[in-house]
Amino acid sequence: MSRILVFLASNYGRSLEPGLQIGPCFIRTGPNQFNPQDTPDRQKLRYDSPEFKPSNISHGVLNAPSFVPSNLASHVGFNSFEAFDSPEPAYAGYEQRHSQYEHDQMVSGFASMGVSNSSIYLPDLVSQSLNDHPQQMNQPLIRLWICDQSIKLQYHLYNPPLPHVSNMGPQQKPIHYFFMDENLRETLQRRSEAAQQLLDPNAPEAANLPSEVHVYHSLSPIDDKPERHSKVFGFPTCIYKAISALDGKPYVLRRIEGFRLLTDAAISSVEPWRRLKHSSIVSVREAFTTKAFGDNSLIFVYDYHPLSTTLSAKYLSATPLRANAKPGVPERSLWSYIVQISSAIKALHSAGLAARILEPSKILVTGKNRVRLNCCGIFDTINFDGGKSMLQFQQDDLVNFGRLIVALACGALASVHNLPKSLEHISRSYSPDLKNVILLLLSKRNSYKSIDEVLTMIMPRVVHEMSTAHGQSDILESELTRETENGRVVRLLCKLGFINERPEFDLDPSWSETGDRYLLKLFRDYVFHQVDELGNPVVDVGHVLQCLNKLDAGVDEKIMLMSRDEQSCLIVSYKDLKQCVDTSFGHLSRTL
Ligand SMILES: Nc1ncnc2c1ncn2[C@@H]1O[C@H](COP(=O)(O)OP(=O)(O)OP(=O)(O)O)[C@@H](O)[C@H]1O
Repeated sequence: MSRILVFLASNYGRSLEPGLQIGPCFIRTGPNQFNPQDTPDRQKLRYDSPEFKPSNISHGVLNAPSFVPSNLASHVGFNSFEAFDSPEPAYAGYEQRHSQYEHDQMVSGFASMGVSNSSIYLPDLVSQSLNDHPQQMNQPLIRLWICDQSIKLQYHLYNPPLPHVSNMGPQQKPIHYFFMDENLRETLQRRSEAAQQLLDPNAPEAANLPSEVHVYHSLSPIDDKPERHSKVFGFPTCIYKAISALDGKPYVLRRIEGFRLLTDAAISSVEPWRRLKHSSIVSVREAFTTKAFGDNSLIFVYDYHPLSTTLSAKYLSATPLRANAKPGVPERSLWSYIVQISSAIKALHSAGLAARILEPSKILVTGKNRVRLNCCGIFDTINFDGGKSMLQFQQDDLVNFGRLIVALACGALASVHNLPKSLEHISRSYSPDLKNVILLLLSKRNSYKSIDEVLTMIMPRVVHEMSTAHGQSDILESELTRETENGRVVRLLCKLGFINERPEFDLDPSWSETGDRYLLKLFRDYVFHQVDELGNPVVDVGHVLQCLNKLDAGVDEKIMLMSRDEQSCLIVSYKDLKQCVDTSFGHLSRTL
């Protein structure tokens, strides 16, 4: 029998430690990429090392002779992962015999497995490798670095491709091609980190906080500024991030301190806000009173938008002097904000509500050019009037909206006090239609104005915003597509995990040692337990994903599986193996 080694990871000494996760990934452009000095101690791989002491491993297994099936991984069918000394560059060979789709599918499957925890060490590896082994440049092999869970994601290591590796042939793809956009990944990662962050129980702030308020626990203050007397509400306010015991999600609790509710109807005015869902309004969850803080507090609960800021913090200068004002919001962003806020006002006015709080410190910036009206519903409760003045409040919303635009365009809140000068500045710096919108919003007239008039006036901007939003949604959808392979491969792995080596069937030869299960057991060795010619374990996710993707697709390609004692050898197609998985898993499901 010919021994064709599937040589994948020469000198690749990364250890398999407990608590493994998929870590940094890179394209292999040549062998011997790693400095052995860098690799963690091989001792960690041993069953008796301090790091790895599985309690349920059987004595027989511990004493078993080590398994070195050097010829286990033989190929009958063609495979893109060929020996390094193959006369023909492996990538070129692969290209002749496999569709680009198949390759992409395999690699993107791998890429998506790495996405959530990966950092890329591509530049060093590639540059060193291309110098050392220029002939390996075309090899498509992709590796995954297994790293310890305790290592934090290093954002700065996640570099875009360098010029000398981005100038590739049409059949080659840089590794970033297969990953979610790195900026998007970093943003999502940072947000999720912020959402998970909890207050250190020993921190001084924690001492004065109740352990729970209504159904919320793990309170941590969001705003750490000492001035708690809100200029907007006229009461001392605090805001906290807290976790709901009902759904485990983080929310924002806005506490109005020392507020005594005079009538229950006041708090029920939050109901219509609870029903209102709009992409440019921070959703109101509920409102309640509590004595958990040792006083009478009124609490409003809102959706939590991690790492958000406010229009005021982002664009407005603290000082009222024009000389110190910030330059004002760039026109494109300003129109985007105007369209989003108009749409929010339209929704809430149509629901018979009024924002009553259109001011820059109460408009959250939750993403790039994404704004949301914050703190809705508070004034309806603390200045409760039973909705008598709603029409007037809606008119006030339009005036406040006009003032907001002036402040944003001039970069200072105080600019609304000198309107002629501010409008002069706006005429100079922005398109004429911005001034027209402001004049419409601020003008005094006897009849009521409606947000519909504003929407009619800004229609071309609305259309532009809509097309930009659709474009952005297309981009995000394509990012999502890159991640879809994740679920497919994980489901397949779950099935194999359920089938292989079930302890309750350990002594049942009909389960593992015959037929379908036996093939899958050997296939598991073929996929995961490859060794190189020196007997070192091969840890190569590229190979694993290629096998799993072929198994999932049930292709006709045949592989040779070998028993551990090397006494039997089976030639089987992925199609047959897929059938084995389906039958075995079906059998398992039926016994449940
Ligand atoms: N729903 C929310 N989700 C996430 N963060 C929020 C949310 N609401 C507010 N924040 C954060 O809390 C910070 C403070 O908000 P707040 O409304 O208290 O603004 P402020 O400038 O402190 O105004 P005030 O003068 O009323 O205290 C904001 O900058 C924002 O980052």
